[in-house]
Amino acid sequence: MDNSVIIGSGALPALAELLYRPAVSRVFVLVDSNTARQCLPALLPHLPADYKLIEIPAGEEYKTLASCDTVWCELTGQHADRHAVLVNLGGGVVTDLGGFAAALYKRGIRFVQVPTTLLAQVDASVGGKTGVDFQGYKNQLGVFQVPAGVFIEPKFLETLDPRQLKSGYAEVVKHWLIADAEAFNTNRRLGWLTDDWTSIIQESVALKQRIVADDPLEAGPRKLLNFGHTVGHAIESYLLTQPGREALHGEAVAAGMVCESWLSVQRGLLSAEELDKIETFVFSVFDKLDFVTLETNAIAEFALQDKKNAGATINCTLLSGIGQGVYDQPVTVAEIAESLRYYHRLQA
Ligand SMILES: NC(=O)c1ccc[n+]([C@@H]2O[C@H](COP(=O)([O-])OP(=O)(O)OC[C@H]3O[C@@H](n4cnc5c(N)ncnc54)[C@H](O)[C@@H]3O)[C@@H](O)[C@H]2O)c1
Ligand SMILES: O=C(O)C(=O)C[C@@H](O)[C@H](O)[C@H](O)COP(=O)(O)O
Ligand SMILES: [Zn+2]
Repeated sequence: MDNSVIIGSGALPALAELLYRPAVSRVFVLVDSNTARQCLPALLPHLPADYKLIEIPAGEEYKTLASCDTVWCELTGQHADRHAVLVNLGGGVVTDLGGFAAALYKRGIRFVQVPTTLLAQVDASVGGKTGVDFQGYKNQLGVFQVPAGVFIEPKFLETLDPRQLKSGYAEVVKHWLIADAEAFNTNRRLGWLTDDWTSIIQESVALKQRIVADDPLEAGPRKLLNFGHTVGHAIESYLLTQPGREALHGEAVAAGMVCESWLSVQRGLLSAEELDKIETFVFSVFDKLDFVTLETNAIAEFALQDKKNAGATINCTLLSGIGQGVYDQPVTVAEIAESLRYYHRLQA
């Protein structure tokens, strides 16, 4: 098997070709409660008749070890051997969790990603980061493990809620901000809705693959892909503790990109004019997130668990221009809280 990414109408037939190889003993398909209904029917013609389904509940709150337990119990109960393949059919929760569960089962069985949200198609399914949340911290447990293949069928997006589509678009904007000024400038003029998601997916995947190829284990330049996430994960984690106020991953990253762009201006890395362009575009797509000034210190504290930190130093990825990320920029909890207060004061 190779670890290629196939995008378009050939993706599911190519997956079938892989699954029917003699080296594959059994096929397991991981879905969540939504992808079981909305996406599995399109996959069925490409699966061997004796595949086994494993289902977890939908949503970030189920990206846990308890859901991995469900996967491991099923694999064990069905006597899955090391030649089994796990097909992860879903958004980033399913692809992250399924990759992690597969990597640990009997020290590792092969898995393939069949991403069904825009976010998972442009970002989560590519690059080999897998994991689950733990004690309220995002992706606190995880491994780098490359899938045996990534099969992207953009038609899956037809049933996706527009709020989820926007969430995925945040990661596309992130890719432009760290590495493609021209695409950022073109698309901010065109607006976010398009009838050609395939091209957006192809370009985003190619950009991410280039960065990951240079630094698969995130020792250096891969940290660029974490732009917006030091603050974004802090917001997402905090709001997950507030029932009814949860933000989607991309929504939190969009807010995080505004905060981290503001921090970039404070460092003298980015101009006020560039910050204005970023804010204008972000708020043309995303509503402002709901938190108040009183909560900003508690939110900022979550950054103390960020994976890019070194000891007590919080290392953030900032921008030295539109299309140009810079990693390992130390920031403090107080500065993050200040950036959240800046965000809160903005008129969306
Ligand atoms: N590994 C990485 O590099 C990476 C990158 C970015 C994000 N992530 C992770 O990805 C997760 C977010 O992923 P997400 O935004 O895909 O969320 P998600 O997996 O929760 O999916 C969003 C919702 O859409 C539903 N859904 C999925 N596909 C559908 C379809 N085609 N039609 C209708 N409904 C569908 C899901 O059931 C869910 O309710 C976060 O946990 C984030 O940390 C990982
Ligand atoms: O692939 C990467 O590298 C990324 O950072 C992509 C991010 O969009 C993604 O949210 C990732 O899961 C964040 O990783 P983490 O190491 O901050 O948990
Ligand atoms: Zn992300």
